[in-house]
Amino acid sequence: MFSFNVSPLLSFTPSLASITLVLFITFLTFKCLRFLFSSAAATNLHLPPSPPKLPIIGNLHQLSDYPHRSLLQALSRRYGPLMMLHFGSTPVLVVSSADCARDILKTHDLIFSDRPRSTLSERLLYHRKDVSLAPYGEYWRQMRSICVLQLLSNKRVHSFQTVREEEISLLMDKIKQHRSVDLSDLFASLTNDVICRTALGRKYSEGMQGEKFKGLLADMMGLLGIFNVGDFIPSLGWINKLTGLDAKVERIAREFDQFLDEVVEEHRRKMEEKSIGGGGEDRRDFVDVLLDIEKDKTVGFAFGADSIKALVLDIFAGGTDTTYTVLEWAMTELLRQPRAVNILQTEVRKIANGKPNITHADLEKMHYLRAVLKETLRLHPPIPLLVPRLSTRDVKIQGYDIAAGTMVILNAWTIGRDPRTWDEPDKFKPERFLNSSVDFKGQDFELIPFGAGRRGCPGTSFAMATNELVLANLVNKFDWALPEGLKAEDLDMTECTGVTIHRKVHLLAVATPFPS
Ligand code: HEM
Repeated sequence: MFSFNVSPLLSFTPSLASITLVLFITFLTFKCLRFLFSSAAATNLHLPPSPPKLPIIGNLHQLSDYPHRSLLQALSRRYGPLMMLHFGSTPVLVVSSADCARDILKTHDLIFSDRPRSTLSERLLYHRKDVSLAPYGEYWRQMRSICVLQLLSNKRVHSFQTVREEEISLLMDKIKQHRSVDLSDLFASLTNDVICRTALGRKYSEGMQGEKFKGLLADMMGLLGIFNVGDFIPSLGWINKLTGLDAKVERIAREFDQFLDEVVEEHRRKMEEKSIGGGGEDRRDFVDVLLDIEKDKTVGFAFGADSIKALVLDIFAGGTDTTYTVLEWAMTELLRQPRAVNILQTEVRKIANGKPNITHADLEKMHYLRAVLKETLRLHPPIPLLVPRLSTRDVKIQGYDIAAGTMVILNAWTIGRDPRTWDEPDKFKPERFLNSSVDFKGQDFELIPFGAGRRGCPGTSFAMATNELVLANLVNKFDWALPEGLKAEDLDMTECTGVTIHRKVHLLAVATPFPS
């Protein structure tokens, strides 16, 4: 049996060795106490449930190509609506219920208004000189207010009504001509042309220049969607050099910069020719507005050429793919459900009453149309995991301790399909929104395709003005069917991978003009 003999300690006489021993014991005791107290503090923390993680990579091995669907939904079913993962050593809070989303985006919105860093995106977006990646602070506040008040205000959105109508009219002509159409392609070109005309003053879709611009934009969107392991495990940052990704990012950033320099120069020249502004307030494009702000010496922050170019890139990155994705999924769902198309067509055709063009005032009365778009955004939020946030302070959420520096992912896809909120959540049923006040404007946390709070999407009205008008015109002017031989139940519903989740396979359909 073990026994501890204290007698030598009692007959203790000081010597160098014994002093060293005492110091050593004191040091050990101090270390032990520190360990005990720190573990006590750690165990006192009430952390959200987490799946087991691996050394160095954390939970990264559990992320698949469709994290919103397979993994985060499956894991959050098991671990709950607030779940803590680790990407490398970065703590990542995954939010999968409307209640928890409200806590993050409303109750504690200020604490979660920062964005995590992303080296690839930062290189593409002028080192956080844009709005969407800018760290929370004075620069972001000023840039955001330019976005909200000057570029994307209701008044400005309304001022581009003619642009939308002209582009939609061209789309209708193309459909009439071909009948058998690739809707995915047509929607992508339309949203691109609308944004080009509103932001840059003209289209960049034709000829060599058009091809180059489309290619650049597609490359940039692809790069923004890449999950960069080096951001979470810095020791693996070298992989991007090896695979050529770093070089590609440099090239695309440089080429886009040259393109935007030319656009800005062209605008400066035109402004000088017209001697300041000209053309009337309502016809100014975004670059005109931004150049005026640059000239205004009273602007109280550093707003230069890079800020202008970064903001324009944000508008393209945030506004093109997202907008056309909604149209693509709306038509996909409608083609699978003739009953829903009939109701929509009856509403739209009754209100249009034989007029060739649907107006803004007509749209206000189209309740089923709005319900179809809400239902599409619920089932197919274009950016299912929204744009990540970052906590700036320690905070308690639903009784759990969340530390400063935690990345936050809100799974709008899972929230939109929560059976506690919705009846038959996986079914496309626009009717659910007919007698409901639930909207996507950031007040109802069960439907948050545009996020919410301080960093919620400032382009919601801009996007939906295009989407409503396109969809109303499509069903007013044509009857729709799937290509010969393709049954509704066989329509491929596979999603693509990346940030914006559109269809993997283009949507093909056959249009018959109405009245025929
Ligand atoms: C259906 C179309 C769109 C969807 C689904 C969408 C979705 C989103 C989401 C989820 C966010 C992050 C919100 C958050 O963190 O709470 C966001 C931010 C943003 N969106 Fe959109 N968006 C769309 C259209 C647009 C358009 C048309 C524009 C501009 C013309 C735009 C510009 C921006 C900008 C600048 C931000 C960053 C805001 C900030 O960080 O302060 N978006 N969008």
